[in-house]
Amino acid sequence: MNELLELKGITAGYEQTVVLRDVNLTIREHDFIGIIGPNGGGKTTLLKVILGLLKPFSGGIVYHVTKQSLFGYLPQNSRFDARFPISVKEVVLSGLMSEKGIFKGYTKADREKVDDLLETYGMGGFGNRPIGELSGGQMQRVFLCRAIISSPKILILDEPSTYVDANFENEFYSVLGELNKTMSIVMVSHDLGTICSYVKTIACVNGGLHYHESNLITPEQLKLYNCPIELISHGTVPHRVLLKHDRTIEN
Ligand SMILES: Nc1ncnc2c1ncn2[C@@H]1O[C@H](COP(=O)(O)OP(=O)(O)OP(=O)(O)O)[C@@H](O)[C@H]1O
Repeated sequence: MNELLELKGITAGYEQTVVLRDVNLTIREHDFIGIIGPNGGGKTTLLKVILGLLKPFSGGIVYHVTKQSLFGYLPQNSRFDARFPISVKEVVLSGLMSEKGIFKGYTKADREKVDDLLETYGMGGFGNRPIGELSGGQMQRVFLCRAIISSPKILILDEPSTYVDANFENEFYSVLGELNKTMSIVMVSHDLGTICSYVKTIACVNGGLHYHESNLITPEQLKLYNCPIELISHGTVPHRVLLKHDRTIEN
């Protein structure tokens, strides 16, 4: 598969604190990479480096494709205050902003694309509603529309299980399966059940990064990376999650 970008020997963190050390990762077309690891292990930091929001202390990113429309991003906590005066349609359109710049207007085709996306994701009747009036699950559908409207080559999701409501969960992951036919997906999750069911490969981030070419990862392997897990139950389905534990890097 064609390579889209490569992280090479990345060491990154904040001020004097090293969070990631000597991380290598290649993202290819059609990848679906699950990022797992303990709290504070550096998953979000890794996403920031991939997105170009955090400059590494050392190492570099090699882009094998143009950076235009490279990323769609669904952050962990994208909620709006109910008083925020912006409509659902405007939120989705804003996903085209980096492509167009602030000063170029949106075209009729852009607006039609918004309508199509909202329709596809069950939000057809909500286009003119203020975003703040939606439920958490509805908001996330809208943010997903915003993340994919530019047809990015890589869709990045930070902990979707924290905001996808139960009604939307199965549908959400089948939507991701469909999207994965045309874009690569990088998804952070604490939920190993979700990871093993939907992703193709796994990167365990705990200061360093261990990459697995499959979605099967044994508890023994996780322990080797200092990532202990526990079996918990949400509703009636028991599943494994990562325990809180110390990071492996000493600063
Ligand atoms: N802006 C920041 N300034 C300083 N330190 C930060 C900043 N953001 C994160 N950190 C620290 O960097 C470390 C890694 O944080 P990061 O958010 O990448 O971890 P994570 O694996 O995503 O954690 P979680 O699973 O809890 O979301 C943590 O110790 C955190 O406190």
